[in-house]
This record gives sequence, structure tokens and C-alpha cells, in this order.
Amino acid sequence: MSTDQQTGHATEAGAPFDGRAAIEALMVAPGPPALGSAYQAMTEELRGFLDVLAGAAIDTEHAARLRAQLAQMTSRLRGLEVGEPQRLWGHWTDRPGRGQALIPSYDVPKGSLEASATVTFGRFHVGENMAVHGGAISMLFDDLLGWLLARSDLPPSRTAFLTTNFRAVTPVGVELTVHARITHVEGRKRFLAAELRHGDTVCADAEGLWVELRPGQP
Ligand SMILES: CCCCCCCC(=O)SCCNC(=O)CCNC(=O)[C@H](O)C(C)(C)COP(=O)(O)OP(=O)(O)OC[C@H]1O[C@@H](n2cnc3c(N)ncnc32)[C@H](O)[C@@H]1OP(=O)(O)O
Repeated sequence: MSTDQQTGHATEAGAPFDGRAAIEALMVAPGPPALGSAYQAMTEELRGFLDVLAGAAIDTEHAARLRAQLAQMTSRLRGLEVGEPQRLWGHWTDRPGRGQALIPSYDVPKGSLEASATVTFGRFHVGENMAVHGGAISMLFDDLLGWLLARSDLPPSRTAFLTTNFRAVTPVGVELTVHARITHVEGRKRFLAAELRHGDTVCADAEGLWVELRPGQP
């Protein structure tokens, strides 16, 4: 790893830190299908683990044993760390969930100005009292709207602002519907909106601005 002289961001030796190139690279799977299937299954297992852990009342011995097992897995992975362009996490863009566990899995079709998807939050994403954490909802909106744009025919862009309104408690463990759309485009600016529903109840909605990246912009 080295450091980009202008931005101070970490870069792979020889690889420019270019936001447009990074988003364009998302359109190609980072490895063969067999690895993609295994990686997707692994991240789904991880989601399940985090949800069960978040809801489990474990004792001191169990916590110590889990810590030791996790430490062992972490040290095995250390030698396999790669630079950002080679990262597998979240880059399986041909698969629902994209091989990450930051936000719940969803799938939207390619090349459309609007999309609907279903999504279920687990207990890992609880804020308090079995309501989904507001930050997790904003993160879902940012990801979904960014992904809708990334898969449109428009040049790559990045979130400039995102405003979320929390209209009703978002329940955990039930299927929700999320709808996202590109409302209008003004030069480099793309305005987007999204809505998260549980049945007929609007749990949250959001609007945001994405700005097209100039060539070379991080
Ligand atoms: C792909 C899979 C899904 C993953 C989703 C993940 C999404 C993310 O996490 S993105 C990360 C979060 N976002 C960021 O880190 C962005 C950080 N900010 C930036 O990089 C820059 O500020 C950026 C690119 C947004 C805009 O900068 P820049 O290109 O210099 O824009 P600039 O030329 O100043 O402004 C362009 C226009 O946008 C407007 N604008 C820019 N920022 C804002 C803002 N925050 N609010 C309102 N208007 C804004 C300007 O006023 C200007 O408007 P006009 O053309 O009418 O005068």
C-alpha cells in the first residue's frame, strides 16, 4: 500500500485512486462463480451469526470461548488481506446482498430509473425495543439509491446529501418493501428518493443528491 500524494488516501501501488473507475469496476464479479457462491453462503452465515449473537444472553464462559474462536479466525485472515481493488467483500455485484453483511440483502434489476425490493432486518440491526436502528435505515437508503444509480446508464456519482424521515417504527424480522427512484437529473446532479414500507405503513422515506464524479476525482 502507498499513499496518494493529492488525496492522502491509501492506494494500491500502481493503481490510481479514481472514484469513477472504482464504481465501474463494480460491474465485474471479483472472482469465479464457485468462489462467488461460497462467499455469498459465508456472508449469509455471518448475517445469521450476528443476528443470533445480538439476541443471545450468553454467559461469561461462552463469551470468552467465542472471543478465542474469533481471534483465531482473525489471525488466519490477516495474511490474506489485499488492497481495495482486489477486495471481495461487497463486490459480488452479480448476487443479491453482494457478499457483505453491513446491510440486509436486497436485489434490484439493472438499467432502471426506479426499483422495488424486499428486505428483512435482523436483530443485529436493532436500535432499541425491537425497532430497526435509524442509522441502519439511512444506510440501506444510501446503499440502495447508490446501487440504483451505479446500475443505471448514468456516469458514476457519489452521495452529496441524504435526508431520512422516520415516519413509524420499523419492525425487525418481517419482510419490508423498499422503493427507490431517480426523480430528476440536472447536469452532474442526480436527485433520488426512496420509501420503506411495512405493508401499508410508511416506516421511513428519504431524498438525496448524488453528484457525478469528474475523471480522477476520489
Ligand atoms: C455502489 C454500491 C452502493 C454503495 C453506496 C455507498 C454510498 C456511499 O457510501 S458514498 C460515500 C458518502 N459520500 C461521500 O463520501 C461524498 C463526499 N463528498 C464528495 O466526494 C464531494 O463533495 C461530491 C463528489 C459529493 C461533490 O463534490 P464536487 O464534485 O466537487 O461537486 P461541486 O462541483 O462542488 O458541486 C456540484 C453541484 O452539486 C451541488 N452540491 C454538492 N454537494 C452538495 C450538498 N451537500 N448539498 C447540496 N448541493 C450540493 C453544488 O452546489 C453544485 O451545484 P450547481 O452545479 O448547481 O452549482
